Amino acid sequence: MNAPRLADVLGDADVIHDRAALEAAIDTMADAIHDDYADDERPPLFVTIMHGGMPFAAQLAFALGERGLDVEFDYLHATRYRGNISGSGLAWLHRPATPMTGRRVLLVDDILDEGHTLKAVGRWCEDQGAAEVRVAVLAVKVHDRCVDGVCANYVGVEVPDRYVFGYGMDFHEQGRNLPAIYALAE
Ligand SMILES: O=P(O)(O)OC[C@H]1O[C@H](OP(=O)(O)OP(=O)(O)O)[C@H](O)[C@@H]1O
Ligand code: HPA
Repeated sequence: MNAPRLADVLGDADVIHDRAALEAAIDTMADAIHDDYADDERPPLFVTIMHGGMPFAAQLAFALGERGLDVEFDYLHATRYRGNISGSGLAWLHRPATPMTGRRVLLVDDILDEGHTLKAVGRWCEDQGAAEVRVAVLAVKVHDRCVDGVCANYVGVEVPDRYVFGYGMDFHEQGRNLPAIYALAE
């Protein structure tokens, strides 16, 4: 079966946060992250969660660099939506190669929705010996279905309890490079 087409839903979708709002939110996050890590001897291990986290992570990394905070890059790919608009079991497609023992790890992702992804990934980092795991997400979805105890240390914006896409997030693997966050029409 062919996947639904972005072009067929984009016209009826709502812009929830435009590019300027997201850039401002990322700058605010960068201020807070800079302040929390600036005195460390070693840069944090900045782990981008692919694919959705990529555009946000790139922009956040530049904002941190601009503020004088160096970060060490790695990435992982864990997916539980796999191009669909509802989640299932988490599949690991790539794990970070950098040793985490004793490191402060900053996980960077596009969205905290039900929290299953960040719970599993955070636990894995702790099992690898990370001294601390913090989470930066561009968006948090507002509902009461989030896994207990999962939260982000740094949050850009809130989004409503609707399927959202753009700014890294996909609609059936389309639309990740839209420079705004949209919500599907209900
Ligand atoms: O809080 P949760 O309900 O677990 O959902 C959040 C996760 O879902 C999305 O990833 P997805 O599985 O779509 O993979 P992708 O980034 O490759 O699209 C998103 O990038 C988060 O990692
Ligand atoms: O609403 C969403 N949109 C895109 N990806 C997601 N992953 C979890 N929730 C979402």
